[in-house]
Amino acid sequence: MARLQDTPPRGGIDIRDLSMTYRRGREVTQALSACSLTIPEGGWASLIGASGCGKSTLLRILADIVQPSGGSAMLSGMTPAEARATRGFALVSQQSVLLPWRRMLENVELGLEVARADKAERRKRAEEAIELVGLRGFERAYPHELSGGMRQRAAIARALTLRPRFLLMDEPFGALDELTRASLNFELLRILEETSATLLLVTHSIAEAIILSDVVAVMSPRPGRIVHQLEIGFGHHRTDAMRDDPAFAAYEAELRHALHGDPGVTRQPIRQPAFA
Ligand SMILES: Nc1ncnc2c1ncn2[C@@H]1O[C@H](COP(=O)(O)OP(=O)(O)OP(=O)(O)O)[C@@H](O)[C@H]1O
Repeated sequence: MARLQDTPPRGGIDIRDLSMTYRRGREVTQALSACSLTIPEGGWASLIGASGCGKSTLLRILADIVQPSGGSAMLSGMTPAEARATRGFALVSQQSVLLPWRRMLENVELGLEVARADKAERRKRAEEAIELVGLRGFERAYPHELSGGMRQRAAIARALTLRPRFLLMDEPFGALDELTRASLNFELLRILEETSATLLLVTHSIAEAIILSDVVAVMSPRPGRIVHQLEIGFGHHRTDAMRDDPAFAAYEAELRHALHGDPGVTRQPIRQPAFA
């Protein structure tokens, strides 16, 4: 099982001493300070933390949307700009937009269209990705004819057409109801296993973080840095039954305490999950 390590293999995400200060006029906001995190290639990590602690900022730096004020963020030994140029990552967020005037299939093809892939390749990869997210049969539907969960799956399919080695997800299921969210969690796990992508997920849900991660990283309030990391020992073949495992409740408790900044939250003795 992939785990966080002090020195990751070259293929992973390597964030060192990252800092980020936003300036707007005379207003200065320090969003990140001395933030470090490593995720090995193929690993699954989640980031949790109070609202405004800098989680999205961290993802936006990795996705080359904003430049950090200091420190470094590398993906497979590449800077975010280099990784963007080689289409090494894809970003999916709660606000991922489907163009209302394009059918689902055409929306899924959009990422490759922007990347100027040829038409046959675009269609082939889009159809593969649509199959992977379970949307076959809805290719000709317009976004308003799809449910919220289906639209989000289409956004994930669009990201997958780029065959990213890194999937950066910012609250991708935040707007969905509990049942849809749970089923998409398990679909995402299946997709991750099939594609071997490395996942960095921002979520407000402790349970979702546990279900989808090898490691859950807890950020301090702003300026955000990683103050706690918890390894989740469920292996990579997960089922809904993990929620009933006593280890799940122990993980939840530890993360809740870490989020509340309880002093002395260190690794508590957690019994190995029954089906790790
Ligand atoms: N473009 C920007 N300009 C100025 N300040 C910003 C900008 N983007 C974010 N911030 C500020 O940086 C801080 C961190 O924001 P960020 O969105 O990274 O937090 P977050 O942990 O993702 O929050 P949430 O969980 O509420 O989505 C916040 O105080 C926010 O107001």
